[in-house]
Amino acid sequence: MNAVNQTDAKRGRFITFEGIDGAGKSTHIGYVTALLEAAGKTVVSTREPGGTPLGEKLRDLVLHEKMHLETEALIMFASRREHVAQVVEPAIVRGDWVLSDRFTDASFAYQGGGRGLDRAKLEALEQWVHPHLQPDLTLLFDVPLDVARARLSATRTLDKFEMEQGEFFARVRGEYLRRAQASDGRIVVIDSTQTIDGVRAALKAALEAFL
Ligand SMILES: Nc1ncnc2c1ncn2[C@@H]1O[C@H](COP(=O)(O)OP(=O)(O)O)[C@@H](O)[C@H]1O
Ligand SMILES: Cc1cn([C@H]2C[C@H](O)[C@@H](COP(=O)(O)OP(=O)(O)O)O2)c(=O)[nH]c1=O
Repeated sequence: MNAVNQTDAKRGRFITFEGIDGAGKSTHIGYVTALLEAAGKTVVSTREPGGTPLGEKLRDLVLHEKMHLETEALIMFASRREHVAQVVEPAIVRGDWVLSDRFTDASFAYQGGGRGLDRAKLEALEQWVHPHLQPDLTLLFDVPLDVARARLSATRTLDKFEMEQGEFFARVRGEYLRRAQASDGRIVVIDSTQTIDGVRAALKAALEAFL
């Protein structure tokens, strides 16, 4: 059972994209949206942190201001609370398919793996903010750090996270992969070192198995 405890086939689905900065997530949002629409789904494309007017204000703060790592985690979940209440759950109830560029796996990967915040605290926030909602499918775009770094072109002004050093992203990537291993198939690892067409073929296969 998910989110809104609907069992009928009309319930929408919740799909999330994850991966370290520069993995190639944003590049494929449009492609996956088109695949889902071709399959007759109404897609709500969104992102975290953000996804609501308040969430976008919190996004600007948390991506650019220095702060205590617990403050950072709390702001991510505050933005998420608004996002789940205003966007994600209403869409699923309507029967729409939500495609979110990041969700709670990113909190475990970045605040937990990257910053070292106690996993139990993140689990407590997860249970408080969305006890009955988990993505139905998470597509984890996986690349080695040097590939991601090379892709974060100079033209893109780096945010607070993107300015972190390699060790940080090694921990973030490691936590993503650990969660994928433990996810019982909910998190599907996509080798994003392939060409864009190669990644699209992998995405199509993952979605066809899911649809
Ligand atoms: N498979 C790929 N091969 C080569 N370049 C890629 C690939 N996927 C994405 N890119 C490029 O890498 C950069 C970062 O991609 P982006 O989708 O913004 O990453 P993310 O959203 O994961 O941070 C972009 O310039 C994009 O064009
Ligand atoms: C959702 C979420 C994101 N983040 C981080 C990951 C990213 O570095 C950043 C969001 O930026 P990102 O998703 O990469 O957007 P853009 O493609 O515009 O850079 O926030 C967390 O640390 N914790 C979270 O819970």
